[in-house]
Amino acid sequence: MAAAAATVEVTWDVEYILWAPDCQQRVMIGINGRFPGPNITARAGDVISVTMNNKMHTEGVVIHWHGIRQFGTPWADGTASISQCAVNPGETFIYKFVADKPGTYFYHGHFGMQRAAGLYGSLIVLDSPEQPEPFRHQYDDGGELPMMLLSDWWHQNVYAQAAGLDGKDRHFEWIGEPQTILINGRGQFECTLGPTRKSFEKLLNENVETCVDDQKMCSDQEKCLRRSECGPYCPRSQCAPVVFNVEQGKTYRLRIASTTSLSLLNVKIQGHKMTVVEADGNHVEPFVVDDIDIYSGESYSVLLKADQKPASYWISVGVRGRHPKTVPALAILSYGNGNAAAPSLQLPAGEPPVTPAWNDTQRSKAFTYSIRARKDTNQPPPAAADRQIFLLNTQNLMDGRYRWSINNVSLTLPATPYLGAFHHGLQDSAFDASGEPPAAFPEDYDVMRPPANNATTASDRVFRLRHGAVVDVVLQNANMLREEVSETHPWHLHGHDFWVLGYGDGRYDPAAHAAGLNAADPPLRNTAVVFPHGWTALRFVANNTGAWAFHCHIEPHLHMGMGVVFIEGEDRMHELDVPKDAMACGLVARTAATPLTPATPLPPSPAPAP
Ligand SMILES: O=C1O[C@H]([C@@H](O)CO)C(O)=C1O
Repeated sequence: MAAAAATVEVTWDVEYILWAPDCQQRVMIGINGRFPGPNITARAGDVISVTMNNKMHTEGVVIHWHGIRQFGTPWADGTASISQCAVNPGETFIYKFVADKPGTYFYHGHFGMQRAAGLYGSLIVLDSPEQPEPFRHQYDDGGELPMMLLSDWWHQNVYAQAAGLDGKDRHFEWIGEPQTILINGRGQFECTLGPTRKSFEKLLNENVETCVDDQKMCSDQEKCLRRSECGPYCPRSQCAPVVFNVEQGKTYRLRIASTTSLSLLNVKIQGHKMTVVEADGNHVEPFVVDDIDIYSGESYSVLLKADQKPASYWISVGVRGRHPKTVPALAILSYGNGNAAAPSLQLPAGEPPVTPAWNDTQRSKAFTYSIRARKDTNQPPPAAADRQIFLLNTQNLMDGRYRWSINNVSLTLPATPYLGAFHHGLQDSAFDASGEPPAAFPEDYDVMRPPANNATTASDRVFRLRHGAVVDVVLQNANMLREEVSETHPWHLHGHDFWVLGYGDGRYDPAAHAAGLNAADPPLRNTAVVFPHGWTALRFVANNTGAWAFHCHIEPHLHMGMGVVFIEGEDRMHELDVPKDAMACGLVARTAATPLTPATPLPPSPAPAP
């Protein structure tokens, strides 16, 4: 019998906190006094209601529920200037939405660079009788390990980072590589490897009882401070290594998600293989790997069989895709001796496994290309698209500032959120509605060379999609300003999953590549990577009325304009029940506005697709 949907209700205070995620104390954005924010667990179909109090004194805030599609509640997507107004200091906003699909998700700030300041946490949606997960019988009862949420951390605060990125000419400062990779918000800055192996062991054993479970925080901060070794401040509970406890012979489900600002990561568990079964809340045809690549914005579930001899094993999380200057993060997989009853945890024997070379792009491609929709639950895409949009990704200069551009247009966001503008019929004055951004780039653009014309423009124009339209997007990567460099970019779409129809090297050529795209079993995802100097082809159905961001999930790149906005079903916007609080800024606040009645009727919608 179907279980009745429940409401998962929480109240959060978002505030500045002093925290030592890698044993060095800094200011972060925390929730209810801690970092990372509290885990949310709901069942598919449940309503999640988060009462968010902005207790920060000097900045607004919004929270995005990454991977939740927000059908009917686009105002709860948590994107400042797109789906809502930033919530002012001292104010409260209630996010209320349906956990629409089982899977592995997370939440994070989506205003300025607040994600990089630590505003994130995990969101797990369990399966339900209506939406069962086909791989559920493949792991043991009680075999859900705590989720592994990966992130990266800089000692420079985000305000300095943002100011550096915005700097003109010589004042531009790139954020550089992170100081520490964090696992569930914990890392050990320069404290983990080689001669400091001892300090890792110490951190592990002195904290294992109070701090292994990330729900239980060490309350004895003073004690921690006195015993500091790794830096000026060392509340050890906050940077204790993470331990995953298993029992020999059992099979587990490990959820892994990445909310990094920048880093592309690889997870490898000493002596164990993993079977990939879920990606971004969608079923994947199971495949076995020694290690797993994960880009910012992505999530996976893997099955892990504890089939080795009882001992401790290293988990390494290393940087891929960019020349690493950050030591790999380490955690421990422990067979039964990591519980409170055991006196201490042994460090695993031998050295941590080495993750694949950062520049072995062929290996990354092989991993990504092998992800296919699960055969027995596959929902293939509609056969043809109504619209094609080509998005060329380039690094440019604009008035002496570094920017990222899409078809030579760098995204800037308006003061009035797009959703509010359309809901109230103010779109013609709230942003540049005189046209759409370009949907293609010149025939002769050479993606292997730095841009011939590196001057770009900024714009807040949007793509306006008819409700139900089938949309193809080809992400085209290109060379950066520097010769012979092109970086990997993970693109995330709000409000949807898309089918990943294919990838390729060089420039996408419809005549040569369209026929070879995968229409049979492309994976559904909400984030897809575009490899250096390559392309990625996606398809989605614009069946979700709202205003949706589509952007590079690398935080500084979005800050530098690397994204576009899709407006869907503008003729239906007036039907939405948008809370007043969501739009109390910009033109909506200043105009005695009435909800939109469609001025120019749009053509009828085609039959809905999945
Ligand atoms: O946007 C970026 O800027 C730097 C570099 O190109 C300029 O320092 C980098 O690696 C980026 O991804």
